[in-house]
Amino acid sequence: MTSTAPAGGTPFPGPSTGSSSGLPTAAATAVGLAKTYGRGPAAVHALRGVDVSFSRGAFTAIMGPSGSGKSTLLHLLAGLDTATAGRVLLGDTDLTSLSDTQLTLLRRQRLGFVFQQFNLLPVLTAEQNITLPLELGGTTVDREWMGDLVDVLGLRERLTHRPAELSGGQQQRVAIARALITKPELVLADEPTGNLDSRSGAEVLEFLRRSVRELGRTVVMVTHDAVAASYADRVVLLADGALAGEVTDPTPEAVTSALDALRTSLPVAGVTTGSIPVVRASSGPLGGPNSGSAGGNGR
Ligand SMILES: Nc1ncnc2c1ncn2[C@@H]1O[C@H](COP(=O)(O)OP(=O)(O)OP(=O)(O)O)[C@@H](O)[C@H]1O
Repeated sequence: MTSTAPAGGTPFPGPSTGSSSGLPTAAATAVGLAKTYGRGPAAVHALRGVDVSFSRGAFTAIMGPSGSGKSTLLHLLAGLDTATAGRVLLGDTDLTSLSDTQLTLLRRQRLGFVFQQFNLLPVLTAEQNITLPLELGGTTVDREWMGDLVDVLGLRERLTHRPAELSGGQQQRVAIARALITKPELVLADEPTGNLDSRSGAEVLEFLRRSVRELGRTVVMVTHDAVAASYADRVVLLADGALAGEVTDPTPEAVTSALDALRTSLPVAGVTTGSIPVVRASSGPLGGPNSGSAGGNGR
């Protein structure tokens, strides 16, 4: 067991108490964020100065063509890679100012991760997998929170099962519970439905959305799937390492047409800010999760 206290006993600067809730409104912020891989003629500019913030208590999807910088942005938000320029803030904490040890502890204490591969430990039961981050942090299980998670995620009957005895969708729900068990300020999800059939994928997306609406979490998810993105409150679009627009209250149709416009460099319906097309999606009768249909749709 390790202690939850950061190395050297110095606590992380926590979020500021400037707002009425005692927390900054942005769960995470990128400021002029740039990442270049390699040097000279071989340099790849994966991010070219991105300014974006992710509101606390919201579900945001990041979309864009292949190679547009989505994973790079997610990794920098997670403190898993270092920026070439710019800053990443988790609440008010500047990740770019932290040591590797501090980053490791920050990830354990303040972030949750959900991956395409569920990354569960096969020898542990579902319950042991869920509580593993607490074991690693030397923290006791908040049984009430555990119960809430297990109920919301429909896992109560599955807690003694090992991953091999669970369906893909159930395994991903265990992974979501594991990501949420520490009550992280921010949950980062990288293609969480990429390995699931459409029904299990819809369930997982619905749970991610409920974790935001009912459990007060903040989720940022990278996805290639317009229907998956339509479960979010907002879609941030990247193209060629730069912010290329956003869709609020997204429907699958609005997301698809925004992506099509990006790929063909056509102007997008909506308001244009500089070179960035900003699309305001209708929450009208388009049938996506954000148009008010219950329980999510197929993918
Ligand atoms: N470790 C690396 N070394 C060199 N180039 C990299 C590295 N990681 C990413 N890149 C390049 O940076 C650019 C952005 O990559 P990134 O993986 O962030 O894009 P993405 O939008 O997530 O792509 P995809 O949708 O295909 O997963 C790409 O051109 C990619 O080839």
